[in-house]
Amino acid sequence: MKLLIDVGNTSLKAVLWHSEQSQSADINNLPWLKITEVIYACVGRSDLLNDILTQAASNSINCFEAKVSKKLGDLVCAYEHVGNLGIDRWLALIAGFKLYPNKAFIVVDAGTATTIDVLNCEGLHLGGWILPGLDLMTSSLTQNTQGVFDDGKTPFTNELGKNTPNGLKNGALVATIGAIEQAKLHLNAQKADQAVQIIFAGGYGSLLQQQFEESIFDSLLVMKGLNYWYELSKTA
Ligand SMILES: Nc1ncnc2c1ncn2[C@@H]1O[C@H](COP(=O)(O)OP(=O)(O)O)[C@@H](O)[C@H]1O
Ligand SMILES: CC(C)(COP(=O)(O)O)[C@@H](O)C(=O)NCCC(=O)O
Ligand SMILES: [K+]
Repeated sequence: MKLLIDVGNTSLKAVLWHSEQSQSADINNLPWLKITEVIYACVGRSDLLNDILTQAASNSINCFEAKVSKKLGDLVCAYEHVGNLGIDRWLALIAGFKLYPNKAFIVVDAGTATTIDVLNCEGLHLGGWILPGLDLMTSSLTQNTQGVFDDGKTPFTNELGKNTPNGLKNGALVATIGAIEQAKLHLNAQKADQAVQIIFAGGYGSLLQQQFEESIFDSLLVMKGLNYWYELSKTA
């Protein structure tokens, strides 16, 4: 089985992958005798990742770090400087392309940051946006103003706010919803008759998914991307 690792700015996620199935991995007790390779993606420095890679090396297990390339199969990256695109964004696009071949879609990965990426039905990444994640949006306001406060219990909803925590939380949510609506315009301009598939991932992906009918949430999207990236890179 493979050990797949996704290191974000908030947390490290790890799963064991075997015969197209994933199983959660206890990073404090990894079954090294059963692991054949480690495939990982990392958007920041991580001591925990370094520790796992050291354990892999002492067990003579090969480790592969996923990287963004200009092309992968029919998928084409929008960035001129491809190394600047977050690898988590590229992996989410790879997974979406495999899940919905020949279909236009938008990927929203809502974690520390919220990233929105647009892919057309030919596999061309049209580009995307980086927004502060929902927690970063609210904390930047509570930390940089006198009067804006959170009460730690107000949920994110799309209602108009009638008190401060409501205004704060809902403002962050609707700003994010508005950005996704803007992304849809970039695909509708290309193909007016086709509904756009939206795929959500990340810690706040499930919450955001509930705001968009017929969209999907896939908690394993980046992991699936890691797996496909590895399969495709081997044959490239
Ligand atoms: N059920 C949840 N599980 C994990 N994170 C959640 C959940 N609900 C909200 N979050 C928020 O999602 C963010 C973490 O998401 P994640 O995708 O793991 O981030 P990253 O990839 O940046 O490490 C944090 O801001 C956390 O507060
Ligand atoms: C935007 C991100 C910080 C998102 O990371 P995350 O929220 O998953 O921790 C990451 O994709 C990144 O570091 N990107 C580099 C800049 C870019 O994609 O253009
Ligand atoms: K993200």
